[in-house]
Amino acid sequence: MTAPAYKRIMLKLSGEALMGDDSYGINRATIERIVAEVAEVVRMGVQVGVVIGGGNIFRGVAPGAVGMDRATADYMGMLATVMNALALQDAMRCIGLQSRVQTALAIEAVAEPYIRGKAIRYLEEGKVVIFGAGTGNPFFTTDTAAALRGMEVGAEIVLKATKVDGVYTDDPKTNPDAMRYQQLSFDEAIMRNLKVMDATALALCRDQKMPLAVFSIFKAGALKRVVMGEDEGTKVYC
Ligand SMILES: Nc1ncnc2c1ncn2[C@@H]1O[C@H](COP(=O)(O)OP(=O)(O)OP(=O)(O)O)[C@@H](O)[C@H]1O
Ligand SMILES: O=c1ccn([C@@H]2O[C@H](COP(=O)(O)O)[C@@H](O)[C@H]2O)c(=O)[nH]1
Repeated sequence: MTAPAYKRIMLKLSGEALMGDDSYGINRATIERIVAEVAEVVRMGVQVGVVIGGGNIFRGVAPGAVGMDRATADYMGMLATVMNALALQDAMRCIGLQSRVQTALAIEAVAEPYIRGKAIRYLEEGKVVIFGAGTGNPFFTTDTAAALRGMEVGAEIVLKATKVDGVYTDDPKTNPDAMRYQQLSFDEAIMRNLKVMDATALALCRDQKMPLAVFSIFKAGALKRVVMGEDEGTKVYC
């Protein structure tokens, strides 16, 4: 069998995608399907870190947060990602996939704090490490957390599993004429203001020479294909 292209990956899972066809929250069938795909690459010997978003539960810049102090709204958003992290861990437990949740905000009764060395040890042991609470700082996103944690634990690539199947010339949800890139550079993504990932995360990846792949979380087998180095989604290179 061909070996995976990467030994250690940092997977950013869209919070909003966890809703499935529901209007908010976590859709059980969706989370089970995503976890099964993660389990498949873990079985191939790939070490997997996961950063989970929070858009399905709370988004700091959502209409509901209008008038709210931005930092407070962002802390609420980060707590939402911890809820998703716990749900993800539970779904992994149900299929016998070992995982640990570490959070950037201290919530001792719920999960252990983020400790880089421990996270690396867990990855080496073949456990999935789920990083909750983003970076732990307001005014950031979980995309940036994925880039940051990916660099800290020595991942070879950041994989953004999202609602669209790659990076387009414009938002494909609003512009039907948008064309998908097979690959593009970080400089081009930043210069063209392609909003599939926030600019802070893109700049961090570019500066640290961390490649990024963007693909659809809804496409069966896409995660495995990216991990095998096959042509899937969009690859953003330095
Ligand atoms: N140029 C572009 N190419 C692809 N998608 C784009 C582009 N511009 C905007 N988008 C939008 O970006 C979205 C993905 O980024 P976003 O950060 O909103 O979601 P996410 O990270 O998947 O979710 P969450 O923040 O809940 O974790 C896509 O659903 C798409 O509609
Ligand atoms: O480092 C971080 C990460 C996230 N937030 C807040 O949480 C929400 C949800 O995260 P998404 O990346 O949008 O899924 C985000 O909108 C921020 O409000 C944060 O403050 N810092």
